[in-house]
Amino acid sequence: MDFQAAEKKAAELQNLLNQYGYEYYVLDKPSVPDAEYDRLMRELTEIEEQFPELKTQDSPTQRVGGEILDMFKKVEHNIPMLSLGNAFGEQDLRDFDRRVRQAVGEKVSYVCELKIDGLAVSLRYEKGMFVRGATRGDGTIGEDITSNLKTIRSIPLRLSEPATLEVRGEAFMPKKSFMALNEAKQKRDEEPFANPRNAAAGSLRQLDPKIAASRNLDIFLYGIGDPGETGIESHSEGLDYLEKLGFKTNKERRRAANIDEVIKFVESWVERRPDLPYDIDGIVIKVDSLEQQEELGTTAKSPRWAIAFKFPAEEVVTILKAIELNV
Ligand SMILES: CC(C)(CNC(=O)c1ccc(Oc2ccccc2)cc1)c1ccc2c(N)nc(N)nc2n1
Repeated sequence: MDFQAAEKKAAELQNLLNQYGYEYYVLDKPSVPDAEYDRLMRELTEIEEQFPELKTQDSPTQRVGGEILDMFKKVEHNIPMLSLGNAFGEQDLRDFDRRVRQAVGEKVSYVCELKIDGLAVSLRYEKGMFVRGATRGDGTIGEDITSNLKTIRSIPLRLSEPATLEVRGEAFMPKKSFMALNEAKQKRDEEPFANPRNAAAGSLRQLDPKIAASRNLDIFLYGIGDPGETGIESHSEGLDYLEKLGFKTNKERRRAANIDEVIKFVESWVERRPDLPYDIDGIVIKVDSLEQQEELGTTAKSPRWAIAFKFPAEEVVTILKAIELNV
């Protein structure tokens, strides 16, 4: 095959594989069997071996990066990554709601989101291309873990439109992957991870991207660095915009017209929590209107328009289950 034909074929395969990857990892609705995906990936890999200049930054073959790093570079977040105040009971939620309504006066509606028990990360895209991923760090300075985040299949390497923005989300390890990883560790007489959050953090702190790639990590995005630039008016519209761009968001989110509906949603998740395929440590409640968020503003640490309801810690049964599996 001459270069012209190879260039055309490679572009076709990259688009096809990125589409199939999106359907499988983001929508969880694969449209082709794995064998077909693997065959196309092998075909693209061969062409890129023959013509290395065709290895584009967003080629699906570039997910599991090259060299082992000797350290992570420091990264300054353009927009700080703030933290959340906590609520531990119904009264805390009602106090939060009263403070909010006193400040913005009229009716307030909320968005409730699951609080995934993972690692907060920030993804930067320029003209639609994934250029950098970082840990939260102290909120202002994080660590550049781009090569490890590229191995998370649900992170798009190129967006559906050439947007330049920073998005925030939670990288995590699904419970099934956590159990399998600890079983494998036990078999190798290695120290198991205490919980999926530690396992996700430990995996993203690996200097060798091949190890991160083997850990079946996933991610849910929940925020846009500076929504102001997108003309979006509410947080829920912001999440819809993230989906339109090709990001994976958590579908268990719910709008609430008032704090009573928030409390009902929180109560429903206390018992539904064990049925989820990933750990959550609470529910995040956010004022939906961006105008009201602006009015409320943020302290140096956290927004006044959001709060995290924390569940009581689930006793650590995961290790015992893994040992049971072994027996
Ligand atoms: C709400 C926010 C704290 C993100 N927002 C920010 O980090 C943030 C950052 C600058 C902001 O405003 C500024 C802009 C420029 C300069 C200074 C502040 C506002 C919000 C947050 C934190 C953790 C979350 C979590 N674990 N799960 C879910 N589902 N949502 C979460 N949301």
